[in-house]
Amino acid sequence: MDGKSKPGVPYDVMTDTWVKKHRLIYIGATRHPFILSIRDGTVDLSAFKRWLGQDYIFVRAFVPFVASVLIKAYKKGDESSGDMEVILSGLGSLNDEIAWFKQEASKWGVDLSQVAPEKPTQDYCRFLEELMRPEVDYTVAMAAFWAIEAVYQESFAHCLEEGSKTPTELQEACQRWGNDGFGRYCSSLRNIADRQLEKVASGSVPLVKVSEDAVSKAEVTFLRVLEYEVDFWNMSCGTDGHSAPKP
Ligand SMILES: Cc1ncc(CNC=O)c(N)n1
Repeated sequence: MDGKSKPGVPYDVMTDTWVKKHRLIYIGATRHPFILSIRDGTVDLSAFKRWLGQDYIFVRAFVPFVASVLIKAYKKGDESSGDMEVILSGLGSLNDEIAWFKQEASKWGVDLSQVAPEKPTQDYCRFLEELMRPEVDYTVAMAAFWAIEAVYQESFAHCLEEGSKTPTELQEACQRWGNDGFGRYCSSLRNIADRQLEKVASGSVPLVKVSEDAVSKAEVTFLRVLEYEVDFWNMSCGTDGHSAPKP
């Protein structure tokens, strides 16, 4: 993107550009066979339970990541942006989410204390740890944060759309990430990420210096999130090659 636009013609923000440019992998992450199987009601419940246990491990690692983004927002020192409030609300919902996972696990007879992280979970959690480092730019961390939340929001909202046959007992899980409030929260994260990215793309004099380097790093990070999400869904389906061999 060159940052220029014709008068009256709306131009894409950076995250739109990325989603269009990397459309195939984006669809791969947000319309994965696992999600489609929930949506058409053919989901294998053992796959759902595996997802539940692994996602609980992921979410626990996601909390300190979000806390690290909060620290970066604070250090940026721009109180009027409202970024901290948005991120803090995210931490608040993660608190509810962890309680929900525990409750859901007991409902399905999954003993969370016995769940060991599988390779895709370990790799994704390690990626989060890398992003927590203080040297990682706020712009890069925000892009990752938005992408991680957006994949779940788009995936689970798809399971609640008109015509979907999501089993009743899975609708609550889909509501967690597919509800409108979560959609608005994802838009806020996206706006923060785009505003950060715009500081370079528009060529405006940046108040907070964001290097060109941070913009390309952010795009690479966005892509890596999509890859980790696809691996995570594959693992849940048992299509990652580590599951029991097919008869
Ligand atoms: C693997 C993965 N990606 C994104 C989310 C959504 N964020 C927090 O809940 C999640 N729970 N798990």
